[in-house]
Amino acid sequence: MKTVHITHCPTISFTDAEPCVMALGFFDGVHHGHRGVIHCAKRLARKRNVKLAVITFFPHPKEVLSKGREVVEYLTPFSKKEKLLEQLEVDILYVIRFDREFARLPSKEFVERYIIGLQAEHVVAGFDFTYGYQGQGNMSTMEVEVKGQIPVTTIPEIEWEGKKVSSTLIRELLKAGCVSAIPQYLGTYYETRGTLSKFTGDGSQHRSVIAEVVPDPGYTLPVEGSYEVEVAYENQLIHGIASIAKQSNHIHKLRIELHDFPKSMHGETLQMKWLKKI
Ligand SMILES: Cc1cc2nc3c(=O)[nH]c(=O)nc-3n(C[C@H](O)[C@H](O)[C@H](O)COP(=O)(O)O)c2cc1C
Ligand SMILES: Nc1ncnc2c1ncn2[C@@H]1O[C@H](COP(=O)(O)OP(=O)(O)OP(=O)(O)O)[C@@H](O)[C@H]1O
Repeated sequence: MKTVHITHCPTISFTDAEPCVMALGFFDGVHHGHRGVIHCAKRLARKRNVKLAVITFFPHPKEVLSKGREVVEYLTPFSKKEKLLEQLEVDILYVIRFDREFARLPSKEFVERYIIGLQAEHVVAGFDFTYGYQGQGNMSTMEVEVKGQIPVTTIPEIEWEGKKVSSTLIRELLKAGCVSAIPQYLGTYYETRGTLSKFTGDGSQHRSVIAEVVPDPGYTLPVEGSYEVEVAYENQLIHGIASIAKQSNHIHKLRIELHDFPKSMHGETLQMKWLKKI
């Protein structure tokens, strides 16, 4: 997958874009709803024998438009979103820097400069995708603004047990500690990364050690409490009990008691899957 970072300017144009089917959206978490959009775009791209492209934005519009007053609790940092989209066989990821100047771009101009300008031959987004100044563009205006030049496919609402699958819902489940319900929406257990800061115990007596971990930024930890986790560390999968304690507003202390563990830890990075609240 090729990632192309774009900063908007009033005269922007693209001379070396490749014909593509384009999927649109922020895609935090890359959940089942997002996958529905991207799978549809992929099928259309393969049929036409053109690239599968995604247009996304960074940072989140809410973060920029609230001038930092609203903190967006991302499910995935950008680097993880990039990996997940690559696994879905996206060929080109266009990342438009969401700044205040870009936010003022009228919807019609977004379609002309970016969708048509980046050579989309077909555009796909979900039923609630919005774009353009004040989010005034939607999938009905898109039909008009592409002026019949490009077919538009709108993915109907993908839901689970009567609820729209959404990044917001997954954030709410994390806030409520309901991590075991997340796979129904996300497709997998919620996963975060962190760096080992301290390691105690040699694993000899009870074969368990305590790892203190600094969570990587760009993820959202579940609410304070104790959780069953599966930790991936240097090609091993280890079960453990993680406890999260809040230190200050956005700083959390994360300790993991790991069972069946080697006598020492050398690597720095851990990945943990959040299985169940205890
Ligand atoms: C050109 C452009 C301008 C936008 N301007 C605004 C804006 O003024 N206010 C706003 O709340 N969102 C604005 N947005 C954000 C969209 O409403 C929407 O959040 C974004 O396109 C991501 O769509 P999604 O949340 O459906 O994935 C803009 C988006 C685009 C592409
Ligand atoms: N459940 C869903 N069914 C169909 N399309 C969806 C669904 N969820 C998101 N999409 C589409 O996927 C793209 C990315 O959406 P977006 O990033 O806004 O997801 P979201 O889960 O709705 O986010 P948030 O909850 O933060 O508003 C958009 O085109 C959107 O319309």
